[in-house]
Amino acid sequence: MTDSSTRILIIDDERDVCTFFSRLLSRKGYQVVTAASEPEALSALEAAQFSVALVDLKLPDTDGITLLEIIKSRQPACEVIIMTGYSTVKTAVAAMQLGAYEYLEKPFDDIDQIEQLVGRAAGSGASLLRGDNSHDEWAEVAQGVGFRVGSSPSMKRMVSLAYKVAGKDISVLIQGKTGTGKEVLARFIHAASCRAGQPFIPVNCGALPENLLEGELFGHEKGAFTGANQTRRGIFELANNGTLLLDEIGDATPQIQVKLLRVLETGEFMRVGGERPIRTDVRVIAATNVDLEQAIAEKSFREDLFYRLNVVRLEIPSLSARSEDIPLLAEHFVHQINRELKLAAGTLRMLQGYAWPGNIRELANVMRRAVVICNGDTILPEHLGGTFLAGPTAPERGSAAKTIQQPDRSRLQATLLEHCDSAEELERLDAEELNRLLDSLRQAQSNLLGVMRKKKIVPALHALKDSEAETIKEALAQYDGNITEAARALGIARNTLYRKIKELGLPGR
Ligand SMILES: Nc1ncnc2c1ncn2[C@@H]1O[C@H](COP(=O)(O)OP(=O)(O)OP(=O)(O)O)[C@@H](O)[C@H]1O
Repeated sequence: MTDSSTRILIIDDERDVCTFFSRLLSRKGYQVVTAASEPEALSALEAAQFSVALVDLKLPDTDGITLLEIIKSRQPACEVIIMTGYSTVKTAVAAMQLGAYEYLEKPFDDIDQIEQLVGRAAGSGASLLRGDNSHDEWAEVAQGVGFRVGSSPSMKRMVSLAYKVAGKDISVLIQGKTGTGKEVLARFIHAASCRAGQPFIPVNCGALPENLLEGELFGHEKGAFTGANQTRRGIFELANNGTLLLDEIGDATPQIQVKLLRVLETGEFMRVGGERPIRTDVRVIAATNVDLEQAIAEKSFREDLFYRLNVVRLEIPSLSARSEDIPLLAEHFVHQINRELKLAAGTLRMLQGYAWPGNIRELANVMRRAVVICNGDTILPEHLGGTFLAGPTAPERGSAAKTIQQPDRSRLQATLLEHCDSAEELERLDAEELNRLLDSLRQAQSNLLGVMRKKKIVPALHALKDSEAETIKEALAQYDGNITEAARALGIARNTLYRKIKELGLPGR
């Protein structure tokens, strides 16, 4: 039985809702107080301390967000659960961003779920009252997928929200600069959801030409086009009951956008060349490093698709905006290879003073290389490498960088072709600089294709084909010919990669 001193406040103008919760929660041993309006809620808050408040989003004299603010200002330890209908889920999620514990969707048909939710909220409220907020309920799941969260408040708030919405079947849009960990966050959401035992499939919407991506997503029927010798299932079928990550969604072409919208609206799609709709139950997470609102204004992204994808928006801060997390992350990447190695204080200072244009991916690369270079038991600043030492510093330190690593993309792209034109110049760059250059070239290609799409210019096929072959060759070289790893990096299925290697006549293993 629950501690009878645990008080719950129900605020709803519908008498039936108040009666329902009073009965349900009193039976569980809670003390329940009900209020049908703002004045009644205020006097209840004057009279007693509550552990949990269940608040309707729409009331005749006020709204749930206003009540949330009132409750949190008067009783910060009281956890607020917002009650909402399907059409107002977005507002309920916004309430969670403002400090609500969770939301509960009407109609209330899962009694167990309600009891568990109130129980968890009451436990959390009691910890807050004791001043103990050291327990992060998401910590175990994060550890399970190798997701290091750190201690910066912005990141912790975001992950806490991600954990709570993971359990709801709503679309999530992840926004963040390159290498900030969008895919890791998506894996975390999948692992925290009830789909955890089912497939998680990432697909990069910018990596493949439109017709290949369409086949990849929706599959094709036998005979749909020359060479389609057998029916093939697409990712929407393979990910059934699981989660699909649409990475770089901003690069999806208008035709792909229309098809994605249709699946999200109806839960149905057709294979290429197919005549029969196929049902799928897939939770979609989309990720982007471009500003989709701007893309909508420029008419390169559909507003209706954005609306569907953006039920919850999670923004991952850039690494330089959470420099307090750099030591933990740096140690994480070092310990993945060698648990004995320590990091000198000077090294940590250097790492925290750098601007990290490539974010966590770049940090991981720098630390992995440092482990290889270091031959003692401590990683010293010199192990971070010459390029790093001359690299862009965080804004407060100023920069004297002369190598090609400013985060300023436009300047970088202006000098890009100049650098690539001279083999001599390229020879002088080290692996990290070359990788950055390659990154910028890809970005330039993506921008270029975007503009061509907008202008309805069809790129010469041989150009795409070459770049596709090059991309695949690079991925294979990067992962020593390991098909599974290379396919993962490209965001395509292993079988597709095998097929492409064959089609493009590339040397495979
Ligand atoms: N919080 C984190 N904890 C541990 N590893 C992380 C974290 N964030 C990112 N990484 C690592 O950094 C690398 C890049 O992460 P990820 O691919 O998720 O970034 P991304 O934002 O999806 O990149 P892109 O924009 O290029 O698609 C991966 O190796 C990933 O494992």
